[in-house]
Amino acid sequence: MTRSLRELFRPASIALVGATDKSGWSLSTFDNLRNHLFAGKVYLVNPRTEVVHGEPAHRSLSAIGEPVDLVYVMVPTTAVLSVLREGAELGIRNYVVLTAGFGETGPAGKRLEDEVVAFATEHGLTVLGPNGNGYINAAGSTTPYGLPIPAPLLSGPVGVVLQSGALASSVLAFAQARNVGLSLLTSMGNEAMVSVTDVMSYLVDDPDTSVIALFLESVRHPEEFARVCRRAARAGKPVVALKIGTSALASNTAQAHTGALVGDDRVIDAAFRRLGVVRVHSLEDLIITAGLFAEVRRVGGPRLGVVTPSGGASEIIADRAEQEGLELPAFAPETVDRLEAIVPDFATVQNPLDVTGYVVVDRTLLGRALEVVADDPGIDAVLLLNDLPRVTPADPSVTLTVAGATAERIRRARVPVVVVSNVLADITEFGRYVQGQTGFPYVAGGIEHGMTAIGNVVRWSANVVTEPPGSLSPLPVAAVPGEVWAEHRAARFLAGHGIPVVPAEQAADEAEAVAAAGRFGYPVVLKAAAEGLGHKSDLGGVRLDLTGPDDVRAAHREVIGALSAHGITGAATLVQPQRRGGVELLVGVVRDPAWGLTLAVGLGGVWVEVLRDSALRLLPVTPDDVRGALAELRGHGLLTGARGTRPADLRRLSEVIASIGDLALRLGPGLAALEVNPLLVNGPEVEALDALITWSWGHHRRRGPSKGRGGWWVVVEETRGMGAGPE
Ligand SMILES: CC(=O)SCCNC(=O)CCNC(=O)[C@H](O)C(C)(C)COP(=O)(O)OP(=O)(O)OC[C@H]1O[C@@H](n2cnc3c(N)ncnc32)[C@H](O)[C@@H]1OP(=O)(O)O
Repeated sequence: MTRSLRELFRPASIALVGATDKSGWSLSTFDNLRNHLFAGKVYLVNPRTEVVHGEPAHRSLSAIGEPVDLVYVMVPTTAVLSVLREGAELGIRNYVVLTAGFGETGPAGKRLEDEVVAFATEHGLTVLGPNGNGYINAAGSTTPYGLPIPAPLLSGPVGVVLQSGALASSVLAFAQARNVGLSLLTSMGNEAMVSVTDVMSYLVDDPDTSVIALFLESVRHPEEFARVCRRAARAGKPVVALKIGTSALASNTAQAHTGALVGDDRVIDAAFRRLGVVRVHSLEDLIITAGLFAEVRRVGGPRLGVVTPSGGASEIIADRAEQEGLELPAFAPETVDRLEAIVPDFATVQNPLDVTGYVVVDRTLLGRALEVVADDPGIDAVLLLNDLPRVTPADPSVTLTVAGATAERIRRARVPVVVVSNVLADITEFGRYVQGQTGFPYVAGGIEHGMTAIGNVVRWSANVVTEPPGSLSPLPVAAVPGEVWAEHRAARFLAGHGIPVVPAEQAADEAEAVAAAGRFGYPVVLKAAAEGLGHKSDLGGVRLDLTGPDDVRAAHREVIGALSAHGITGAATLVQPQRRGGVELLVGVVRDPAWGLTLAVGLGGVWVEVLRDSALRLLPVTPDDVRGALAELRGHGLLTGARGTRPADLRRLSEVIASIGDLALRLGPGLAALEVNPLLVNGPEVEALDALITWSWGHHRRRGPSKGRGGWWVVVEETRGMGAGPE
């Protein structure tokens, strides 16, 4: 596909079919090609008019009589296929279809779209759209794009792919306002043939592109998306994405609590993190972060030296730095000495540095301070708060000299220098001129978005995108589709596969329960043990703090009674020693329909139920991944000894959680959810106190079904693809 896209995006001649003076689409596309200096030939095609947009028009593609590389299609929906037919006969391979009315409108439109795709595939054509604006190849001055493109069209290293037409123009306008140059901007339309991942793949190989910016409504092909993101990471090209929209998680996970924690949107976060995709939450951040990546690409660490002309701004920066996980270390003594020699007496030398309003008198002050701070051995990057001029002075020479000197200092600096403006305001004509004349670098817009962008660059720089791991050996399990393995079965299963589980004995009657309690020693816990019983405590199926045989007998009686009141007969109980102290965690694995098995960890009880304090990772996970997830929890302090808790052995805990994840992966595609709730951690001890496994409705029959008691039994036996889901 990349080869065909190279042709699609670099035509030497373009025909606008359906060109008409009556349509704004037609006029804009024509104007764009003319105003933004498309070097090739442009042909206008209209069967009924001889002159369109003041130029001679051709009756048909055939009537052009010269080679055409790309057709921009603006005819009514039902005429699109006929344009492709005529083009194919003439050997024209590339099409951008602006026309709407296809798959986005319903089944009839989808049938038309399928016909277009089938024809194009059969004849080796490449079709972008339908229902998309087209594209802007700024580097190649090629702009078959149906909405107005205001001047100047800035070419640069940011490649933009959008699942939106109208927002394409917003992104374009915003990039212009911030002087961010684009290599290619593509409005994907229905992605009937060319998909977002195809264009991303093209951009990974495109020498004009060093950053990829995405606006996504959905990730339509997770496997391909994962592959291309890994390729981008290997090529050192950051992918920045604004992803909107959410959808419900598969309902078959409803039995487990974890389902409520794992919203689709949070899985996207986890997937993007795994793939090194920088997620942003506004169009502004999309462009500002992509613009910064284009300028500095990588930063060696989180330690910032900050140079500003403002005390207030310094404080805002310090607050935002903390939120972004950035550090503002104290300057080295030598840096302090050098700074004291240049700042006015009334300035305080510290990081963040406020050189004061004296910059109005000494316009070189900020640049000289920047030079000193950049030499400090304890920092990884400098943040320079410096606006481009907003007012055109009568004599611009001083401004140009100062900006030129600062730009030179930035180029020579030992560490990357990120320039951030005070406010998010459009760059003025004069500001643009200053940048053009002096090579003054990109200026991230406003402290708020600028700090987000720096945080994004630092996090991306530190993130290592690993290759998909090899598959784990599958674990054949006989399970009934839709079945729920309640604690007595799930916990035994986990224990059998190396997960530490609290000891338990099943008791058929009161005497057995008392005997088991005697063996464990008091106090004990007694719980209901019945097939398929998911939420035992909701049915009164859990009794804690049983301190003697009488308690145990009564508890057994009550639990069995509570179950039979709910129509559950023939149940037994489970007796366990009661654990004291420690911190309870929830560890759950659920299957996301797009991204595969996803692990959620959270602190138990109120933390997870009320505060929804949990962190997600796609499986598989390493113990280090788990440690990172645990560190994200707001209640993380409880694991490290806050409020008198015993510090948890985080290494052991992370290993146990990672092995729960591995076990889930080995269970193959029949697994819907696996939940350990709680997993108790008490210093070095880690123990599952309860477990639940849910099996999905068997779409995944591997060995053919055999009829078992109570339903179809499925031998869940997967031989490959047990790795990370969509790899
Ligand atoms: C911003 C975003 O959302 S992304 C963009 C998504 N796309 C859109 O929103 C576009 C929505 N509109 C459409 O899809 C419309 O079908 C359009 C704009 C493509 C065409 O508009 P319509 O009003 O349906 O078409 P209309 O009948 O005017 O035909 C357009 C011209 O094509 C000409 N035409 C028709 N058939 C053919 C043909 N086979 N070959 C060449 N020209 C043709 C017509 O003669 C007409 O020109 P004329 O009015 O000067 O005679």
